[in-house]
Amino acid sequence: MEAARPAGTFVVVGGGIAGVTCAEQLAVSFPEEDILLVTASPVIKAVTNFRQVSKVLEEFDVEEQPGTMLESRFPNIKVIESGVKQLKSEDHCIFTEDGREFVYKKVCLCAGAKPKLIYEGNPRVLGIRDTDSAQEFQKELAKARRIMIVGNGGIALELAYEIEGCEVVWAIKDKAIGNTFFDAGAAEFLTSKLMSEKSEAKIAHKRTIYTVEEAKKETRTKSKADYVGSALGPDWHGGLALKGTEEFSHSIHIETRCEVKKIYLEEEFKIMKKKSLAFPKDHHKSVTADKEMWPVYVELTNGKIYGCDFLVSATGVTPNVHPFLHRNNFALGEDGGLRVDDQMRTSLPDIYAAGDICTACWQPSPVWQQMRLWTQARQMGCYAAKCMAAASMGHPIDMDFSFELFAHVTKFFNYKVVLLGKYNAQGLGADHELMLRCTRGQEYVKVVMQNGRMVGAVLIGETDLEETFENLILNQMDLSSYGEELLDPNIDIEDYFD
Ligand SMILES: Cc1cc2nc3c(=O)[nH]c(=O)nc-3n(C[C@H](O)[C@H](O)[C@H](O)COP(=O)(O)OP(=O)(O)OC[C@H]3O[C@@H](n4cnc5c(N)ncnc54)[C@H](O)[C@@H]3O)c2cc1C
Ligand SMILES: NC(=O)C1=CN([C@@H]2O[C@H](COP(=O)(O)OP(=O)(O)OC[C@H]3O[C@@H](n4cnc5c(N)ncnc54)[C@H](O)[C@@H]3O)[C@@H](O)[C@H]2O)C=CC1
Repeated sequence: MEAARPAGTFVVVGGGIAGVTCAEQLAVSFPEEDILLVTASPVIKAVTNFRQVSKVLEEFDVEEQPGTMLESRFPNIKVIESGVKQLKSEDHCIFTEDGREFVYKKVCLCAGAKPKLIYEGNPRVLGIRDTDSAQEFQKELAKARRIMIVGNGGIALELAYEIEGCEVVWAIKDKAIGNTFFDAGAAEFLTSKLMSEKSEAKIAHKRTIYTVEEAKKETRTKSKADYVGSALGPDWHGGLALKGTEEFSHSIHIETRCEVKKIYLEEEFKIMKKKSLAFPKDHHKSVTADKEMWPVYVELTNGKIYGCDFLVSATGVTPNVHPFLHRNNFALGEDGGLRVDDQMRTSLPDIYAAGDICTACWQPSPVWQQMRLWTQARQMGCYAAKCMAAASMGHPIDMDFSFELFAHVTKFFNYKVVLLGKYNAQGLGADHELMLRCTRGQEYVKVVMQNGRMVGAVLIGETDLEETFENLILNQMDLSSYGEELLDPNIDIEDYFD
């Protein structure tokens, strides 16, 4: 006899980009059914002004909105504002913090990720993930004269460029800045911008719009404070003045190839009688001992110690799987995310996952890789909903085209940055060639070639090359005969490949 189909609704957990996109797509696929979006945060993230820039590159704005706005756009979506505290996969149900139980026929887990902080719990170590943590950071920065940034990815890059009026010691494990996005060449291009004083007034580029009044946020109860809100995204700092106490615009010192060895609070440090270093204002002068006292001291593995007001740990994220693991034997990826297959299914029946919480475990296209990014959260959320719908109707669907080619457009140091395919030759071993074109202060173009074919590119500045390069990577045309002409600025490459 056929097992009875579980009753219940479609449930999506998490009000970030992945969850909201998933719920929206389900609402469109099943206009007659109720879709439940259960989220711990008092606001949801909505994608607005979506622009398909090219075949796979996309840009959009993000608005933080109350759940009621989503409900009014999609009358069959119901937003439940409460964290999920338990998932009973065998019974097809979830339990929320406010004591309710919801039975699902299919659920998509989109609970995002949490910052992976070094020295978590130390009051002088801050992380940035959601609006609350960004505001806390801003508040502390407004009182600070010197901070230390640890980490070398997206957040660190943005902070290093945006912070003013405060000395910044930036400690990185690598030899060059921005290792998750750039190679040493691109890093050198950007470092020159970082080190030159930011002379022109900063161009306003606020894209994240926060529409929820402060009052609403203050109504958050204490129990909810344990949950993280949705992750910030493009231009999250646009609405925040990232300024310390001093009047200078930019003052940064980079310590390369080192990690944090130990952190001491002021009292502890005084007893130890160790020496800390003054901020190296002039790189040619020898370093001197610091005469000031600081709330926290950071000892680096290169032996140097700097005092500062606080430390920002911008050291990556861990998928937020914890609330769902109790008695559920999920298969987890190496990075701790819920493993999902090419239909966005986890290892447990009727449970899907999308966005930062999941680890893509399908055989990827040779020029795609997972990165925990806004764009991928949207693409995965949308595709997961389509997979849930297809499975309900009894047939699988083909992998979405957006997973054919990794494509990310963002902004670093006020330059447009486009990353395509294996932009850092990830996983290619020695079997690849790089071609470069660079005009200092203007543009940096790098392409990664393998067997005469383009497999990746980094485009910094207004290069206008993204669409052509995207096509060349997708169609894998043999470009051996073009040689260096491929990057010749005097040749209009678009006409060339028309
Ligand atoms: C400072 C910062 C800047 C960034 N900048 C960019 C950028 O410029 N470009 C880019 O592409 N990406 C950027 N990212 C990354 C991007 O924001 C994330 O990859 C993306 O938002 C992840 O979306 P998500 O929906 O998977 O998770 P999240 O946005 O983290 O959403 C998770 C949701 O789940 C909810 N939740 C958590 N636990 C529970 C629970 N137990 N029960 C119910 N709900 C729960 C949360 O409240 C939240 O609503 C940035 C990230 C940060 C932190
Ligand atoms: N413009 C964009 O596209 C942006 C994207 N993001 C995304 O937001 C998320 C969070 O950002 P980040 O925290 O910057 O993560 P990240 O993954 O981009 O970078 C983490 C960095 O920390 C370093 N690191 C890890 N452990 C360390 C340790 N113990 N000591 C010193 N360094 C250590 C890593 O080498 C890496 O450089 C990421 O998914 C990132 O891609 C964030 C900001 C901007």
